[in-house]
Formats: sequence, structure tokens, C-alpha cells
Amino acid sequence: MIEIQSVSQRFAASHGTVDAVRDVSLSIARGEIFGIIGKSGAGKSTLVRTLNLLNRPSEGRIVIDGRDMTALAPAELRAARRDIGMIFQHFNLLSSRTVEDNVALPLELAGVPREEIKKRVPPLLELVGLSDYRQRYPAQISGGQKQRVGIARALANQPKLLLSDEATSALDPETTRSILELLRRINRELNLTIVLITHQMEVIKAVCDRVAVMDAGRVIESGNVLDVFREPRHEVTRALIGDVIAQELPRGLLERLRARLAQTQAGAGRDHLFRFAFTGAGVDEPLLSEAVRRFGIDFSILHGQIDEIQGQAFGSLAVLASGEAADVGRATAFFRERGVTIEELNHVL
Ligand SMILES: Nc1ncnc2c1ncn2[C@@H]1O[C@H](COP(=O)(O)OP(=O)(O)OP(=O)(O)O)[C@@H](O)[C@H]1O
Repeated sequence: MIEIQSVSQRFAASHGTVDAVRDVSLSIARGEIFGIIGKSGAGKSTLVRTLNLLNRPSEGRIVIDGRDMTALAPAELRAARRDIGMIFQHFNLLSSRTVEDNVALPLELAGVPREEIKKRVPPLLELVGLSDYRQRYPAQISGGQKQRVGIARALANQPKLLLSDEATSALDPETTRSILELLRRINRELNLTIVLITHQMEVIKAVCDRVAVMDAGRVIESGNVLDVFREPRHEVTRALIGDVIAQELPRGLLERLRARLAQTQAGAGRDHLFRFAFTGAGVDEPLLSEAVRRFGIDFSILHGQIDEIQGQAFGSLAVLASGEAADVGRATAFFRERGVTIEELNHVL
């Protein structure tokens, strides 16, 4: 459905130029939720804004449903943009308009007759669960409800594509979950393609089918979400996954752990932080205890989690292993032989 073909975006800046996006090519299929993740400044927003030409790429083409967006005349582009809805981190609602009038705005701008607007807004409010809030003003509703208004507004023109720019970043974890569930539901019910950008792997894990990881303007890794979680290939991806573990550990423990791992990196320590990833059968206590017996290694389990990614159970276990370097090496080879994906996170925590 969407072809991003060799897209680059260069901005003029006070100190010269900034290459915000560098030669990115991606294909996004109809009906999928495609995540783009990266640290702040990686180029995610710039890339996503090229899809509706809020940013016109310096080089490359954006082809949506066979139509080259970069080649459209202004009037054609305005019409094409109606097929693309967008939601934002800070919701961008008009504070002087009620919930229902915010949702009606894109219809008014598209010249839809008043009577028709009156018919089309209530089902949108129903879809996002805000029928009882239609006459409230943005200041009178919660952050999660504001984002629901944003979603209803983005869907008003019945778009084929929804762009989500850090839509849950300003929300608490529980509200985030409910908004992600809503996005999943409308993706399924309306067969709406969603391109979602975030800096949180948790968001990718919760709703995306595929993911592209960006760093310094480039896509450094992309694939099926389960595969990327199971076997991240790039250091930046490992660091983003490592962030999830770091956020869950108590601060004092994290600091002690970092100090111990730094010693190992300096050649004076025996500690290694590993992440085991498994789907279905895989790591369990017998494997760890067998490694203890055979290789004389000590293990402390720091963090464990089982999630469902794309309908499959996926487990990850963060373990601190202490032992002689040669024994640790033999133990990791042993786990890999048993089909366990294991990677060292010493550098990324
Ligand atoms: N209009 C602009 N003019 C000049 N530089 C820009 C412009 N927009 C973005 N940049 C620069 O391009 C780079 C990528 O920015 P972008 O906002 O796309 O990153 P991001 O990954 O979305 O990060 P964040 O999550 O912090 O928004 C940054 O160095 C940014 O300063």
C-alpha cells in the first residue's frame, strides 16, 4: 500500500544542514500496524511526515496505492491527504470547541454539508467510547479521553491510513494500554493501515505487526516484531529492548548492577548480563540449573516477562551470570545449542 522509496530529508539549519532522514526505503502493507522506533532525533517524525507530505522529501518518492504523492498537484494533494488521518502526542485539540465540534472539524474543512456532519459524528464518538462526553470541552476531559477525541477526529474523513506520532507518550501506562487497544480494534474493524512512531519498545510489542528501527536518519533494522524481539541484530535495538528491563528494575539495584558490569567491561569483573528470549518451550529452571552444575556459574534472575506478541507467547528473562570468562562462554554456547536465543546486554544497560 505504501512504498517509501529512497527517501531523504535534508533541512537547512543555522550551522549548515541536517540530514534528518537518509535514504530510507520501506514497504507497508494494507491493514498492518507498522511501527517506527528510535531514540529522540532519530528522524521518525520527519519520515512519517513525508507520508502526507507535511514534509516534502528532498529526495525519493512516496507511493501510496500506486500514486506518487510527491508528484501531485496542490489540489490533488489536498484530496489525497483526506485519506490520511493523523494523531499526535499532545492531541492538538481546539480548546474552544466541544468534543463533538473537534471531531466535526475535518468534515467542515472538507465541505461536508451540516446535516451530513450531524449524522457522521455520533458513530465516531461511539467508536471511541465518548458518546457521553460529546458536549464537554477539552479542558474537562482526561488525557486518554483527549486522545480518543483525536482518534475520532482523525477517522472522520474515513481515511485508509492513520499516522500516529507518539500518540501515547504523554499518557500513563494504563491509559496507554487502553489507547493501544483502541488502535488495534479500529485497525481490525476498519482494516485501517496504521503507521505508528514511538520511542518505547513496549508500544511496538503491544500492537505492531512489523517494525523498523531508526538511528541517525537511517533504518538500521526492520522485520516482524516477534523476530526483532527474539533476535535484535543491531546494538541500538538491543539498547531499546534493554531500556524496558532498566525501567522495571529498582533504581538502587540498577546502579549496583551498572557498576558491576562496568568492572567486567574494564576486565576486572566476572559479571555478565544476559537476556534469554524464548517462544513456547525454551528456557526453564532445569536449563539454568544444569548450566550451574556443568559450568560452575552463578545466576541471579533480575527480570522475567511473558507477553503475547502477534498472538504468540514470548518470554524474556534478564539474568546476571557470574563466573570465569571461559565458563561463561561455554554456558552461552550450551544455551544456544538448546535452541535458546541469548544475548549479552552489558554494553546497553
Ligand atoms: N524543520 C526542521 N528544520 C531543521 N531541522 C529539523 C527540522 N525538523 C527536524 N529537524 C532535525 O532532524 C532530526 C530528526 O528529527 P525528528 O523530529 O524527525 O526526530 P524524532 O526521531 O522524531 O525525534 P523526537 O522523538 O525527539 O521528535 C533532528 O536532528 C531534528 O533536530
